[in-house]
Amino acid sequence: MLSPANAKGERLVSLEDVGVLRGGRWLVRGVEFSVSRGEIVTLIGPNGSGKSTSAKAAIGVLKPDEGRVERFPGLKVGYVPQKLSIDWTLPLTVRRLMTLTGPLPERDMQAALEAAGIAHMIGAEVQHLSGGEFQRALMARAIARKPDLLVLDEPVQGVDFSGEIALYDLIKSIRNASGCGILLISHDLHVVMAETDTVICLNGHVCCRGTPEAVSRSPEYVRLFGSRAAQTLAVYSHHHDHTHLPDGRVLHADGSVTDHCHPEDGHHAHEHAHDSHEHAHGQDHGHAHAHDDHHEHDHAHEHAHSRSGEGRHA
Ligand SMILES: Nc1ncnc2c1ncn2[C@@H]1O[C@H](COP(=O)(O)OP(=O)(O)OP(=O)(O)O)[C@@H](O)[C@H]1O
Repeated sequence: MLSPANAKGERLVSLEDVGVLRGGRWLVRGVEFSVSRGEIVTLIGPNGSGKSTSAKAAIGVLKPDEGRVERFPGLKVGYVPQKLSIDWTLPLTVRRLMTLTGPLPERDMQAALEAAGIAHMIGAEVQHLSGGEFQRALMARAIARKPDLLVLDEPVQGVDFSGEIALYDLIKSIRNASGCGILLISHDLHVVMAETDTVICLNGHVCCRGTPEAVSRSPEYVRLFGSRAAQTLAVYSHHHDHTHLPDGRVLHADGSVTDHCHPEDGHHAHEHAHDSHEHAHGQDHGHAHAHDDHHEHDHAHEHAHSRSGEGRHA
């Protein structure tokens, strides 16, 4: 058992060799990571790679079929799921959204909405909120009960580029103000929140892990993205020497095919970019970024993602 404590750096949750089996299939296997107080851990990986499954195992929503999950006793978790089952045909105000899962003192509700920057929207209909405002409302709901660990499953979905930066700023200020640990799930394989302490790349198992590049040090990056973005986003560049085939098997660089791979198999070549700005501005592999619709930032984004062909996830 992890011991309770309030000190920064105390382990809040840790996963050891965790596997989740459903319908005869391992959704994830060999997952290992931990989140400590004050730490930001970002899970990345392609669709279906087991990010949500791993996060759910971490907070106890899902019971692992192998391995161990330890949470410190009495751990309070604030969870923003990827999808919410809300009946959108019924009117729902932000105030009501905040108390859907239980009562909340008015003062705590106000404080959470203020921290999330949407105190003025307390009476607004949730259906009418913009993507960014909706994510803020969900975040306010999650922080209102003062969690030790905040789990955010794709918090920037449906949010434009500047909204994404603003949300990451908010996440950073929540962490700084409360000292909670944050487990972030990102749909983006190559750009993560700069404050991230550890990036875990999943593809049914932990493919690789590392710290994001400190892009804020790069003057060119600052010029392209603007200083605010450069303080907020970081490029995580990496490549794997194996490809996951559609049937779940793994094709290795030497042409051999195995049923699965684990970090200890030694099939992984890792390259974490701490070294160079060149990773962000190298050859263009023609990667189309998820934010294609953000015209004013197209150039900057494509530029920053130019090495994305490296991450050979199947
Ligand atoms: N209860 C379940 N039973 C069977 N399969 C499941 C179950 N839950 C998830 N899966 C499958 O497990 C795999 C991992 O799902 P998960 O939601 O963890 O992935 P993800 O990395 O979060 O994906 P995305 O980026 O698309 O949200 C997927 O192939 C999914 O279809």
